[in-house]
Amino acid sequence: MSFIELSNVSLRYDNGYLAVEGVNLSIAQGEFVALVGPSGCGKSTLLRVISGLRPPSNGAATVHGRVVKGPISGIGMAFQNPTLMPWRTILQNILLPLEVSPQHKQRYRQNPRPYIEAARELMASVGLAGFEDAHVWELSGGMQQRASLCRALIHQPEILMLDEPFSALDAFTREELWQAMQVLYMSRKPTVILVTHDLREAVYLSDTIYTMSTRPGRIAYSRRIEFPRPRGLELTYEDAFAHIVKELREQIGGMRTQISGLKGVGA
Ligand SMILES: Nc1ncnc2c1ncn2[C@@H]1O[C@H](COP(=O)(O)OP(=O)(O)OP(=O)(O)O)[C@@H](O)[C@H]1O
Repeated sequence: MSFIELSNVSLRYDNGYLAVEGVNLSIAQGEFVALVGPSGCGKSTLLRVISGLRPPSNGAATVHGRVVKGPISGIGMAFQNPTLMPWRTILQNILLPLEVSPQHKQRYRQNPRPYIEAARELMASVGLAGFEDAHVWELSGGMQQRASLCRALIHQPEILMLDEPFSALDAFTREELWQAMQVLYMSRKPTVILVTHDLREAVYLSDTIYTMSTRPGRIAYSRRIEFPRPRGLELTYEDAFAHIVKELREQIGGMRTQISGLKGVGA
């Protein structure tokens, strides 16, 4: 039984550009899915359709059996830029979604203590214990992104959308963040949709990877990843892991060749 379903979804932006066409996707509750593909193939567009920020021009998105007709609640999001507020402490930043979440804001206002406890626990689970009262400028980029993941999860969303959250980090920090993400995922089991250009990241973190082709964006290929969790970083040096990364790279490379071939004949 799928939790998130896209049925024949197409989206044409107001300027007439057909960003995605005929997308069918079925995501189970608690599944960790990655969307990969060339720049501009419509990955972020699909996140907007699922979250209800953009209605599809054709087809429908369904979440929990209900057709998405506008912005839906129960979503946590993290982006490339952590966007923490500099005048708030890290703990206050992480608690921020509770001030606006329709399900939580009243309870939070009346009795913030359990929420503060939950935030502290989240912080500890990603190695941020002791930084509750610190400010953004006192944290490295990797620590800020850890805080941004905690903020995305504080209201216990069923769906976590990650739009290239690790892409601005150096390689070592990025791998540390993969591990932090895995810890958060295993303890809470949200349904995760990760948009990334990093195929190793997709293979390390996901249950299923979808590659997309461009102009217009379509799902071109899907790949199940069966490595048991917890996955250690040493997995990324194993042949089985490298084979999957190569397979995905070839898929995407094949699409790029087709696109440049089309350009060559003036299409
Ligand atoms: N608001 C908009 N109006 C018009 N065109 C848009 C709009 N947003 C995105 N597009 C176009 O739709 C296509 C898909 O964009 P989208 O951001 O979904 O791609 P993406 O795969 O997430 O790209 P990237 O990997 O570069 O972030 C792109 O060609 C983009 O220029």
